[in-house]
Amino acid sequence: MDARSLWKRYQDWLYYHEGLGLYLDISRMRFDETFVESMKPKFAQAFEEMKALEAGAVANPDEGRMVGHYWLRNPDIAPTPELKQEILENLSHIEDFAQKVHNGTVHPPNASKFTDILSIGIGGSALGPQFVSTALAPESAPLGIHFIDNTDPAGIDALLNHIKDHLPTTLVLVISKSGTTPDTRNGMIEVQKAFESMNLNFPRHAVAITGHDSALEKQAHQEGWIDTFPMHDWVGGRTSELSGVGLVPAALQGIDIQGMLAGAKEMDEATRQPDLKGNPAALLALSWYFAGNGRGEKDMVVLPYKDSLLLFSRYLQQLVMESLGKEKDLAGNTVYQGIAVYGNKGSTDQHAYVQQLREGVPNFFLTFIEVLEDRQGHSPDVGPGITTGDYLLGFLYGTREAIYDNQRDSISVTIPQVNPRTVGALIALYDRAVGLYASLINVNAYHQPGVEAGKKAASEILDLQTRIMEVIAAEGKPLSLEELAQKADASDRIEMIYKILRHLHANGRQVTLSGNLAQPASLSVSAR
Ligand SMILES: O=P(O)(O)OC[C@H]1O[C@](O)(CO)[C@@H](O)[C@@H]1O
Repeated sequence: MDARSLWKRYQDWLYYHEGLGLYLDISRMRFDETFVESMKPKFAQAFEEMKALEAGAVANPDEGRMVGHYWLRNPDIAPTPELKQEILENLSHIEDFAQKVHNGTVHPPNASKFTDILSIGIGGSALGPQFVSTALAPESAPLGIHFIDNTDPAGIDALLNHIKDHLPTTLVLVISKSGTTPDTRNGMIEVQKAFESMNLNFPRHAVAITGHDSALEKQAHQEGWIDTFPMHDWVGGRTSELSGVGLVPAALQGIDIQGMLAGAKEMDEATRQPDLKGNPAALLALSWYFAGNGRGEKDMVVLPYKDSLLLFSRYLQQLVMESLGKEKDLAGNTVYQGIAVYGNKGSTDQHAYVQQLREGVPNFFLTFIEVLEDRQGHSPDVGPGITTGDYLLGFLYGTREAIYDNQRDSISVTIPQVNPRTVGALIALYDRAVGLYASLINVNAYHQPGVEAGKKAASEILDLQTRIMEVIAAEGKPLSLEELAQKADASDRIEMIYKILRHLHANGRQVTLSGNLAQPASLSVSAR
C-alpha cells in the first residue's frame, strides 16, 4: 500500500476516546473489508454475551461464578442492590484504612507510623499491584512497597535483608483470593518468622486481602490481624487490580484510586458499545483474531515506550494467557487456544530481540504503547532542536515502519500521559478485549484448570518427598534408588525420587547421596 492509501487507512480506522485522550490505531493490521464483514456476526454474539455477563450471568460456568470486575468501576451496574452496597462499603473501607495508616491512627506497636508495605502474593495477587506501583507510585510516596511474589528462598532472603531495618514499621499485606496458594503461604510463614526473630508482633503488622471464609481470613481473625479486606468470588485474580487486591496497596502508596476507577469506568462505557468500529476493545479483539486466524497462530509482543509502563506487558501476559490459553472450548471440543504474550519496553528491546521481529520468523504482531507526554518539565536538547523524547518517538515509529515494510503487523495505543485515569483505562481496555476475544473463540476466559493441574502435581511431589524420607529414616542403612523407590511403593516415580534427593543433598538436608553423580542409577542414599 502506498503512503497516501496508508494515511487514508490510518484515518479510516483511527479510534479516539475524547475524554481519555486515548488513540487506538489498527491500520497496520492488514485485514480487509471482507474479513471485517465475516466477523460481524461473531461480534454481535460477543456483545450479547458481554451484556449478559455484566448483568450477572454465570459467565464462568465451570466454577459456577458470576464475573463482576466491571461492577467495581461502576457499582450502579451491579446486578443487585446488596452487591452495589458491598462494593461501595469496601471502597470506603479501603480509603478510610489508607487514611488511618497515613495519619498514624493505624500504626505499628512500637512506632508512630508505618513506613513500608510488604506485599505477599502471586499471579493476579501481585502482577497488578506491581504494575500499578511502577507506573504510578509518587516520588515521595507515604509508604514504599516491596513484593514477595515467589517461594524462592534466596529471593525472600534478599528482600528481607533489604528491608530488615524497616521491619518494625512495615505493614504486611497478604493477598490471596483462595487463601491457600502455597507460594503465598510460604512467603507469609517466612515473613512471620522474620518478625518473630526480631521480637515483633506479626499480627499487629498484618492485613489480609482474601476470599470470604478462606483459611487466610480465618487465620487473620483468629490471630487478631490489623484488618481484612474481601476478595469477592465474582472477581478473578487476573482482573482484580481494581478490587481490594490492587486498591489497598495503591491507596497506601498515595495513588489516586478514584482516578484509576474513573478511567476504567470511562473505558468500560466505551467498550460496552455494540459497534465494532466505535469500540476500542472490539478493535483489539478483531486485530488479534485476524493476526492469529482465531487460533493464536501469532504471538502478541507488547512494547510500551515508557519505563513506567514496563510491567504492563508482564501484567498482560497473565491476563491474556491465563484467560485464553485453554485446551477445551465451551462446547467441550479440544481447541488448544491462546495467544502468547511477551514484551518488555521500547526502545530498550530494539537492542535485544527486535532484530528478529524485523527480519526473522514472522510469528508475531506488535502492540506499541506510546505516551505523548515525555516528562514533567523541560527537556534539554541532545541535538539541535532534538530531545531524548523525540528519539523515543523516532524509535517507536521507525520500528513500526520497518516491520510493516517487511509485512509484519502492528497495533498502536497512544495515551496522553501515564496517570491514574489512563492506567485504569488501559486495564479496562484489555479486560474487555480479552472477554470479547474469548467469546469469539468460545472459551471460558475466567477459569484456569491447567494451573490447578500443576498445583496438584506439585503437591504430589511433596507427598512423595515425605514418603521417601520416612522410608530412609526407617531403613537406617544405605539404599539404592531402585530399592528406595520399591519400598516407597513408587517405582514409577524413580526419576522424581532422584531429583528430590539431589535437591535435599545439595542443601545439606537429611540425606547423603553417594556414588557416581553422572550415573544416577549407581547412587545410594542414606540418612545424614
Ligand atoms: O490469589 P490466589 O488465590 O493466591 O491465586 C493467585 C494466582 O494463582 C492462580 O489461581 C493460578 O496461578 C491465578 O489465577 C491467581 O491469580
